[in-house]
Amino acid sequence: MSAQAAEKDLAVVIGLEVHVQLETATKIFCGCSTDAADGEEPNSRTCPTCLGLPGSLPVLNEAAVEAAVKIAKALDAEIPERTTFHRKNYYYPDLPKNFQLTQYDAPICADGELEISVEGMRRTIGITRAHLEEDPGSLEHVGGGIDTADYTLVDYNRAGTPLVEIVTEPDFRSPAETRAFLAKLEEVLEYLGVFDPERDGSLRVDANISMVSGDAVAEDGRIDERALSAANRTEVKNISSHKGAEKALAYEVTRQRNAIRRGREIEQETRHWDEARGITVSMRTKEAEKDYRYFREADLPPLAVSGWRDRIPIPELPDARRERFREEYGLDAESASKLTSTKEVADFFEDVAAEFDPDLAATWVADNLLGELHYRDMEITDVTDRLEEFTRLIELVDAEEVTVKNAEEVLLRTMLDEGLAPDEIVDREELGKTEGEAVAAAVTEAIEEHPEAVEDYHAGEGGAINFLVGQVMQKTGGSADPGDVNQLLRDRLDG
Ligand SMILES: Nc1ncnc2c1ncn2[C@@H]1O[C@H](COP(=O)(O)OP(=O)(O)OP(=O)(O)O)[C@@H](O)[C@H]1O
Ligand SMILES: [Mg+2]
Ligand SMILES: [Mg+2]
Repeated sequence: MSAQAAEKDLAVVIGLEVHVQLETATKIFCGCSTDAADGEEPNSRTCPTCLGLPGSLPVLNEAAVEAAVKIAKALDAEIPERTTFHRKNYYYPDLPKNFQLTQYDAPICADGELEISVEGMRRTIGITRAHLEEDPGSLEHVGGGIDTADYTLVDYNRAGTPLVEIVTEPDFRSPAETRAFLAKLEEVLEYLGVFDPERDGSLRVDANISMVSGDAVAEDGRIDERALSAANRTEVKNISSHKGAEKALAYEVTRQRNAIRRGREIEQETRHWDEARGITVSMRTKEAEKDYRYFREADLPPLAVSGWRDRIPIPELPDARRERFREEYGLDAESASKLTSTKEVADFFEDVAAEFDPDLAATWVADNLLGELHYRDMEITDVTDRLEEFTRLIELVDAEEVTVKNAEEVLLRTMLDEGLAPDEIVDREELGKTEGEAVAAAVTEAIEEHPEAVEDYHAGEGGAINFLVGQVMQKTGGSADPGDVNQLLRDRLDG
């Protein structure tokens, strides 16, 4: 096969290892706070256990195990009878003990899946396993990047933060698929309430990528096992966003294709994603598993965990909820998707929909409220405790006590900007619909002030009535109902 033909037939193979920081109050093996990442004094959130001092002993955090069980259930995975912990030995300054407490042959979660949709195509990504482990400390490279710094500082505040590492099968066929997967995974984790996406570094990805011959791809998209293990893969580290994953992998695809075109071997190695430069840089040859000298952590007994599955409930997940919203409330795909973007939005919508017609509730939550919140850089969680006020607003519109226009442009905006309740704003801004008399007076005025428009109207010019409606609306400060005004004008002009 010529080099060119080989290049043309290459298939991209990608598998991800996703590290998720679990949102627990304390660390996984000690009682230190996990607030560490948020600007605390370096090394202030530490104790003998997370510093790995001699004689200290780990105690497993129940909340971290519960979070992992929720993740296993959401990924439709198996939870074993017993789960155990191992030491993974390596020497690097982010690990004070020179080993990381992690799981090896009995992880808490195995054999799951997550469905994604890319450009309308549904794909199922296999989840090989997910295991609990401790986050290492963080390094600050001073005076340059990881490969050029003058010196490096270490902060162990992060050391011991609970992580779940989710390892996928090498099922991705393109960088775009990894982005869709990470977005979907993050959505699920947020619904489960085990993860805070706002936290710096709460989701970190290692992306493994190789090229195999197109012949190795079976009909169903699976790749021949032998081709997989024969292919040299690179593992790209330091990816911290969905977009970052897509970009780093797109770079790697090009780099590997070019190398193969020039007849060069792909090295099996670990590479570093340099976000600023938009390139990956070689760091070291990839460790083999035997390098880690895994052995059982004798200080942590095996945990009988299979019974936890029934004890720990999980909420309805985003896909199921979207589907139910369409059926139960008759929403279109777009509204259903907007209204399930986070669990909090979906809960808020359902509370509103319990009081009103679902269409009305959907318009007010999906279009008006979310739009105004977005414009102000606010979240639904900023208004969840104002549900009652928001329903009062819709009630005012529904009872035709204020016009839709005023409710949207004055009421809602003032509620958000000034934190006032709807009735207070109605009083202050005199938004109550203009009484019949005031509207009638404005109609008379408009007719008297614009004889030319009246003439045009009688001559059959369609635009004239709209002009007059506009005049009346202006005189009443927008508080009259345009449909009513239109009818009033016609009655007067025709009569
Ligand atoms: N040929 C391949 N091309 C691309 N990805 C692959 C290939 N073979 C395996 N992978 C992926 O590599 C990842 C292996 O992750 P795993 O954590 O099991 O091992 P590791 O990377 O060797 O260990 P470590 O946790 O120390 O990085 C999986 O996501 C898997 O899908
Ligand atoms: Mg791994
Ligand atoms: Mg790896």
